This record gives sequence, structure tokens and C-alpha cells, in this order.
Amino acid sequence: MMIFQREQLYLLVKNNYEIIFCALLAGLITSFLTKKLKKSSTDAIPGRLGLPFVGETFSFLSATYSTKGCYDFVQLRRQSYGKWFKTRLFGKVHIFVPSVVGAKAILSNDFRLFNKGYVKPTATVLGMSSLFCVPVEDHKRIRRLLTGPFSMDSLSKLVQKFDKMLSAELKKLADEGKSFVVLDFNMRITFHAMCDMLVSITDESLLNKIEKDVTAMSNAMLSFPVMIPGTTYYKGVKARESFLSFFEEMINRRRRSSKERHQDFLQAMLDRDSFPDDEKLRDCEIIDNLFALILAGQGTTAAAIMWCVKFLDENKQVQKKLREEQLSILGNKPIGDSLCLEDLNKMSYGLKVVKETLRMSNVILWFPRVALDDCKIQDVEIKKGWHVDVDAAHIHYDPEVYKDPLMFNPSRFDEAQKPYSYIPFGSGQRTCLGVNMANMLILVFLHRLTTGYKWIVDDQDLSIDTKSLLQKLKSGVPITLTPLKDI
Ligand code: HEM
Repeated sequence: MMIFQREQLYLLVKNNYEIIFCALLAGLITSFLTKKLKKSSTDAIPGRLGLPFVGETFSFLSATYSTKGCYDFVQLRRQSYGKWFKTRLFGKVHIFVPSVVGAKAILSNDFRLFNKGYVKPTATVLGMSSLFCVPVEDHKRIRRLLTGPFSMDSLSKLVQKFDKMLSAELKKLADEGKSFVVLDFNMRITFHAMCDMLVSITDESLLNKIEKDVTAMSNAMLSFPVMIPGTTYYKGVKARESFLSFFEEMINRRRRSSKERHQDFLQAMLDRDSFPDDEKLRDCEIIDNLFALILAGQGTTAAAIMWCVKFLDENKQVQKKLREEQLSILGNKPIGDSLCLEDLNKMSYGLKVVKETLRMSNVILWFPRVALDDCKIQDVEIKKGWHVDVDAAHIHYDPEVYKDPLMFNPSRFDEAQKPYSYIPFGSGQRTCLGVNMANMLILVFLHRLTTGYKWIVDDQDLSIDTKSLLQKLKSGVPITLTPLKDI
């Protein structure tokens, strides 16, 4: 080993100081860059947080109220920053999670590492006892007790009622020969079917009153949370008060009068009054979850049906194939019979049409969660309290997950999808409670539409309705029906 004397070392440094200086500088730069790069692969997610509370809230709201809708905010940032980006909305840091691996990391760790996270106006309107907002210890109990309306027996009754109501209404519209808006029509008819099943309300004026409140509440969910009269948020909060008092009064009335007995969800809950606490719902839980069920079920299902009609109009081959399947099911039934669950089970192509519609329309664009602790998702460091949004829309359009993602091709569902790559109903412990109900209602609609009629879409405008959390077209897709027998 070579050992330098002090003088030799001095001479070496003196004669080569430029080289040594350069080497030291290079070492420093390399070490700095290494640290920087290491940092960027973990916690330095690109994006802009902006000012402490406001962040990019105004850009988000401005996209929300433009013709392109709130997802434009996400897409524009992806163009600037790449798939992963951060932003600050309503005072909270948000990360939009764009991958199947990320979706799995979040949805399979619900309640352990993540919980639902809503922006303030959404949480206020939903109510703190809603299934969407309650802490884990209440979620299991409430979810278990809410499954009653989704039993096969209840769904079977719902299918028959919905089918009768729908067949009559479609016939009326076809007889009148007038254009009608598919979205509005289905909002109304699903709402009526659900109110009947949940609280046995069929009176038109009461239904209109409740629907008005529900609409104002839904509209407020993405509004700026200021209590100034006239604002969307204010109207939503007031509508919530009216909704609560209406159902408090109904619960009290049913409790007072033993004669007023119904076969519905509310009655099933009230029949548990004398049960132990973990086997019943408190009144505020019943009411918040009535709203949760209506909110979760009405707009989503109506929007999905609207998109089905739109996609079927644009894809006549798919429409033809679907009609053939549905006519053959109809042909095997006694004339005039309502649809039953067994009929729906035979609609294998119909179900693929529904699946493809939900993949492409992304009625719910992303699922919001909050990190309960510091953690990593695919090497990206997430801090406790950050909001992580599972970006279902991005996953459903990822060409690495779906070949030709822009093509409406129900047959792609001939093959089973990989876990967490098809998530229109979410996944894991918080999977949609109404997935069967939704599929059934959509299939009934498709059956009656394709076996009874042809239709033309009267307005091809593709602007997105921005007043809603759900993806839907502003036009709502107006159509005019012609009975098949007249063609
Ligand atoms: C096409 C129609 C529907 C779609 C696309 C849909 C989608 C979803 C999604 C994505 C979630 C999970 C969100 C998350 O993980 O954050 C969810 C949850 C939920 N959905 Fe649906 N849904 C539909 C219809 C319905 C219907 C008809 C009902 C009931 C009447 C319903 C009731 C619920 C409830 C109660 C939850 C909360 C579950 C929980 O947190 O435990 N949904 N839905």
C-alpha cells in the first residue's frame, strides 16, 4: 500500500489542485443529484399546491362549471405533470391515483390505511351517520343492517314493479310520439321505484317534494361551502334540513300509530326498536342512510341507462345483437308477463353491454379516500391526512389495461377482468351495496327498450352536465320512440 509523506501529499495537492477541485465538485454535485432523484421517486410528486387553504380550488370549481366538467381539471394536470400529480382542494392535499396497482393498494386497505375522504360540502350534505361518512366501527353494523332491501326477495319484487311501471310509461311516451329525455325519465322512474321500496311513498306530490330536496342536496355536494342565501351550498343545507324533518315526522307517525304498517325498508328498521344497540339503527342513521341510498342509487342508475342508450345509438351492430338476445328471451315468456330474476340471468350479452357502458362512461369518476397514516403507494410517499383519489376513469381508459379503450366493445367482457381493473362499483369492503339492484334496473330498461322500440337521439350535444358529481350528458339524451311493430 502506498503511504504518502506529508511533503509528498502537499506536492501532490499543489500540482493537481484543479483536478482535485473538479473531483470534489463532481462528487458534491453527484451526491446532491442522487438525493434529489431519490426524493423525486418517492415524495416529490409533481403538481401545484398553491396557497394554503385555497390551493387550486378555484381552478377545480371553474372546470366543474365549464362545459367539459371537473375531470378536465384532472386531465389538464396530467398533461402538465404526468400520471401522478398532487393538488390542493378545499384545503386538503389530493393525489390522483392512476393505476390498477394503486387502486388495489387503496381499496384493499380500506379502514386500515385509508378511509373515505370527502370535501367539506359533500360531507355536510351526506350527514355524519351516512354509510359514506361513519367510522369503521359503525360501518360494519350499518352496512349489515342496510342489506335488507338488497336481498333477492326484495330485488325480485322491485324488478317486477319497475318493469310494470316502465312498460306502461314507455308505451305512453311512444303513443304520444313526443321526444323525452332519457336521463330525466329514468331519474323519475328509479326514484319512484326506490321510494316505494324504501318508505312506501307513491303519492306524486310527496315524491316531488322529496325529489326537490334530494336534487338540491346533490347539487350542493361540489359547491363552495359558504352559507350565503341563494348559493347552491346554502340551498343544499336547507334542503337537508327539510329532508330530515320530513322523515323524522314520518318515523314518529309510524311509531305512534300501530295501524300504519308497511312492507318496506323503514318498517324493517323500526321493527328493530327493541333490539340491542348493535342490531339496530338510530333514527339519525336511518334518515342519513335513506338519503345515502337514494343519492347513491338514483342518479347513478339513471345516468348509466342514459349512457347505454347513447352508446347503443352510436353502435348499431351492438344494438342489433342485444335486440336479438332480448327478443329471444321475450319470445320464451307468456305474452304480457313481467320480467323476473331468472329472465335477467339469461341476459348474458345484455350484462356485457351494461359493463362496457359503465367502463366507458365512468358515472363515478374517482373514489376519494384519506390516508390514515404515512404510507407508500407504488413507491410514492403519501403523508397522513392526504387525500388519495382512486381514478377509476383513468384505469378504465388505460390502453395497457383495455385494448382500444375508446371502442365500445361489450365482447371484451367475454374474458374475465383482472382484479381492480374493472371498478365502476368500487371494490373491497366498500363495494357498491346496490350493484345487483343497479344491474337489474338497467337490464329491465334495456329489455323493454330494445324489444319494444327503435329510437332516434334528438340532440347529439356531448357537453357534460357540470352541476353534478356524476358523469352525465347535459342534454340527458332526448329520444323519440317508434314501436318495433310499426317498422
Ligand atoms: C350504475 C349504478 C351505480 C354505480 C355506478 C355505483 C357505483 C358505486 C361506487 C363506485 C361505490 C363505491 C365508492 C367508493 O369506494 O368510494 C358505491 C358505493 C355505494 N353504492 Fe353504488 N352505484 C350504483 C348504484 C347503486 C344503487 C342502485 C344503490 C342502492 C340503492 C347504491 C348504493 C351504494 C351504497 C350504499 C354505497 C356505499 C357502500 C359503502 O360505503 O359501504 N349504488 N357505488
